[in-house]
Amino acid sequence: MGMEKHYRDEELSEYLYPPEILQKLDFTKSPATFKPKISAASPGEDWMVVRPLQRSDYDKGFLQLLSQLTSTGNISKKQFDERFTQMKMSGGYYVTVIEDKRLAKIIGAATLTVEQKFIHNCSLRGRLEDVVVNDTYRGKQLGKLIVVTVSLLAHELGCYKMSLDCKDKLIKFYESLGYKLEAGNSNAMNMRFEEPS
Ligand SMILES: CC(=O)SCCNC(=O)CCNC(=O)[C@H](O)C(C)(C)COP(=O)(O)OP(=O)(O)OC[C@H]1O[C@@H](n2cnc3c(N)ncnc32)[C@H](O)[C@@H]1OP(=O)(O)O
Repeated sequence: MGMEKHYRDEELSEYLYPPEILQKLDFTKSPATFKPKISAASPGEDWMVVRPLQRSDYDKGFLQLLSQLTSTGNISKKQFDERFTQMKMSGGYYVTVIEDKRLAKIIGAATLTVEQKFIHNCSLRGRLEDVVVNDTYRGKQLGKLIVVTVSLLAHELGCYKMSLDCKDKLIKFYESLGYKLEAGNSNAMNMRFEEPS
């Protein structure tokens, strides 16, 4: 309790990364089929927008949406702000969302993280993380839309490949978007240090 930081409007609308890059993604480059055709620049409804995460998304249900994916814990506005600032300063975090502007609510999200490598001539590798669509909006192509958006973004940023971990039942979903199980090289292994809170 106590000192709460007050943000000006331009700070609240601050993007995690420049939004212009999403407008030029070429959806014809994706193997995904959209019926009807939609893209990040034209998501099919005038009340819908695909854009980078904003500071104000704390108040637009972004964390409530993530809690449909996994446990988020009780994150305060201050914690959210600090993490947003750290992600922005460090670079390589492309948290991307779909907003229903009628309700000022975040209804879909996916994150691309870009890892810097020495191998492959100082290459970049993308990882797809934290994909989720609000349960009342599922089955309307929004999952495809947000995953294809960040996958094309990875390509646009120069990543040589993009990887993900998922449950068996989602393999078909991701295959339809261009991801492949590579024979002899598709084992996800984890070492757990503590229960995530
Ligand atoms: C890398 C990761 O983050 S993996 C974690 C993925 N996230 C989760 O599991 C969180 C809970 N689930 C969700 O949020 C959603 O179900 C998502 C994101 C997986 C899919 O979102 P939707 O908006 O429903 O997907 P969308 O409408 O684009 O469906 C695309 C296709 O995948 C299929 N599909 C979607 N979800 C599932 C599922 N859970 N199981 C099997 N098939 C599925 C759909 O039937 C559809 O097929 P079609 O094109 O032949 O009709």
